[in-house]
Order: sequence, then structure tokens, then C-alpha cells
Amino acid sequence: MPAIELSIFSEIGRLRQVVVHKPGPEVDMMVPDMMEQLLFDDILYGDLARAEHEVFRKVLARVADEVLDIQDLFVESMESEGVKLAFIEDFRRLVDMPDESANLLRDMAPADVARAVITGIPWDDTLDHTHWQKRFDYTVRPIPNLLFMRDPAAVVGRGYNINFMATWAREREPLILSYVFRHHPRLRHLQESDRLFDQLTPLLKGQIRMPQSLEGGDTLVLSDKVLAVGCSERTSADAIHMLAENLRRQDLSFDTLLMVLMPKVRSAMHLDTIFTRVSESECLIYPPFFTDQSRELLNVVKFDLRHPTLHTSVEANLLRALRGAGIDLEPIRCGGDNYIMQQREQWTDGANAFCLAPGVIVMYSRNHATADELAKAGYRILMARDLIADPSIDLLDGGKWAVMLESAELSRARGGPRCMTMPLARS
Ligand SMILES: NC(=[NH2+])NCCC[C@H](N)C(=O)O
Repeated sequence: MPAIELSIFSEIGRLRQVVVHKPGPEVDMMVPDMMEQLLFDDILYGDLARAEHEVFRKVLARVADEVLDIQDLFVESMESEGVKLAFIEDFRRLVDMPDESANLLRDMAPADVARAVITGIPWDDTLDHTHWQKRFDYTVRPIPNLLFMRDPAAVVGRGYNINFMATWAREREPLILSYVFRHHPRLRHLQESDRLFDQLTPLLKGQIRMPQSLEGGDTLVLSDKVLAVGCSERTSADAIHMLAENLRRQDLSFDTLLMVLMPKVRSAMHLDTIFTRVSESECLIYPPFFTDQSRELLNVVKFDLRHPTLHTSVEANLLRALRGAGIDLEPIRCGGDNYIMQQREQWTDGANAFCLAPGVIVMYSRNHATADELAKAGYRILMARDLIADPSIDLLDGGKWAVMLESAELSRARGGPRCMTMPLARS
């Protein structure tokens, strides 16, 4: 297979390669006691979640050249025994795993290591009944949030971030991504200098003690010049400073980073839960945060990446700051103009659309009021199932499409279509 050339200079350019993860047995392993700590709002009915995800994957494949699963990439990255053992060593360092569990992993083939790290190993599955986290009954605990591939890493321009997660539940995911970007046969041509953010490696090397968190749901590459990054429950201001400093030093095409100051609440855990760009001239927004007169209006700190030293200024409103940076976006209101619907649909990721091409988006079908707003803006509303049933429908026919994905189960894991994808290349 040919090398993959990273290329993300927009949120909307035609999708080329994208990474997802089908929710595997790791979601079936979740017990109610763990649910909150593992950042789900319910235990999922795994088979239905998988069926919904399968439809999502098929929709992506209607436009993308390749839809890859992180689990396959991870297995392929550990083809050499040395890489596999190095991963287990780093994993053990990161999660403070006892010898018996590490030994168990060492004896496994790469596919089984990947399965164990993602799905977990319940303690009674192991020969000696090792029981290191009694409360949860796991030898290796599952990482059910890997389905939200957006968050543990992000491609920015021709480089990438290995993120550092704010929560215990997700701390393991970036290590997988780190190994994939360094060792996958199609990605290992990347240089260390292509890593624009990485707090994980210095942590594992013992060089730092207090890593700063940055998550992909907060990282939006809006053009080849402008990034918007949420300073949120999940992403710290210090991490954003580090990213800005690196972007500035590397002299890439980016000249502006807009840090959006978010409330630290679960409903708006990432910037992409309240704002996503959907076309050249439109974005979806959660209105209370972006409307000038609103008491909840979010302020923005603008980093000028072209200034010889890191230079910042404050702006009152993201949409206005974007206009100043040459990106003029007409807002489409998540939930329409009814404040109750706005809150309800924002909670079920109504503002979190994923763009396959300019004006061609996937969103959750349960968000009816948002769909009505999209229809008013000229989007043709199409159920994902109908799209799949009819191969003659061309999503790239030049018009606007909003493909509606059924999401009774997926939405209860508190993430939307954008959260479930990590694009590697767009054109
Ligand atoms: N980019 C996003 N908005 N991701 C949503 C992640 C949801 C996941 N359950 C979490 O709480 O971390």
C-alpha cells in the first residue's frame, strides 16, 4: 500500500483518507458502575451501536478514498516484535501495570495485543486470575471511547498532534496513535519534526511530570491559515500555548490561532460540540455561545503566529474573529431558535456535523430542529439508509446534502459524527 501523505488544511475539503473505530466488544464490557468514569451516559447495546457505525462507515466510503480502522493500523504497526515489545514497555510505564499483565501481553501476537489493549481483559479470562483493579474486575481495562477517534490525535496541515487526554478514562488512547504515526508502514516516513504537539513522549521519558492536555475535539483546522482551538474542560490554555509556539516556530502556512474560551462543562466538553464548519460559507453553532447579545457569549484569544514573539489579543466573538481572519461564516442554528431545542439537540451532538466535502455533511437524525434549519439553508435531507440503498445518488453532484445517521445508541456515548472520525487527508 502506498504511503499516506497527511494533508489537512480545512474542515470541509473533499475527504481522502479517514480513520474510525468500530465500537468493539470493549463497549459490551462496560458495567454500570464504570460508566460515568468511562465517560458514557449509559451502557450501550453494542450490536445496535455497531450496526449504526457500520452505516456511518458506508456513508464515509461514498466519498472518501479510504476508511481505515485504527485497530487494523495498530496491529500493522506492531508487525515487528521489537515495536510490539516497545509498545508494551511504554504501556506498562503509562498505566503502571503489574508484571504478570505485561508478561501476558508480551506472549501475545500483535492482533491479540491490540485486542487486549482496546477491548480489555476481564480478570477471570486470565490463567492466574490476576486482579490488579479489583473494583473493575479487569486485568487490562477496556478503552470504549476509542470509537471517538477524533480526540487522541489530530492531523494539522502536513503534521500531527499526539494529544494528551484530560481524563483517566482516555489516557491510553494517544499511546496507540503515537505508535501508529511512528511505526505504521504507511506513516513511518513522517519525521519527528512533523509532531506538532506531544506531551506523552516526554512524560514516558520522565522529562515532565505534569503534562498539559489537548484533545482533538477542540482542534479545528479551518483553513490553511486559521486554526480554532477550544480551551475547555479537556484542553488547557498552556497546551494551546505550546501548540501555538510550535506552529509559529515551524513556519507553516498557519498565521492565526483562535483560542475559544469555553465553559468547563460536560455538555460542551470540546469546541466541536458547539461549533463545526459545514461549507465554504456556513457553520453549525450552538446559538447561546455565539450570539452577540447573549450572556453566554464566548470570548476568543487570538494568537498571531507570524509575530516574532508569541503575540495575543482578545476578541469578543468567534464568528467576528473569524471574519477578521478572512473566514466569513453564516451560522446555522443547532436546535433552531427555540432555547429548549437548542439545549436538547446540542446535548445529542446536533452541532457536531462531519463534512465529507463542502456542503456535504453527516449528522445524527434525531436532531430534527437542526435538520429543519439545514433544510432552510438549502441542504437536501437524506436518510443514511436510503443513501446506501441507492448507489446512483451522487453526494458530489455540486448541491448541498445532509445525510442523517440513526444514532439511538451512538449518541448516548456523548459524541457525534465529527467526534467519530480522524481525517488524515482532504483535498
Ligand atoms: N470530539 C468529541 N466531541 N468527542 C466526544 C467524546 C465523547 C467521549 N465519551 C468523552 O467523553 O470523551
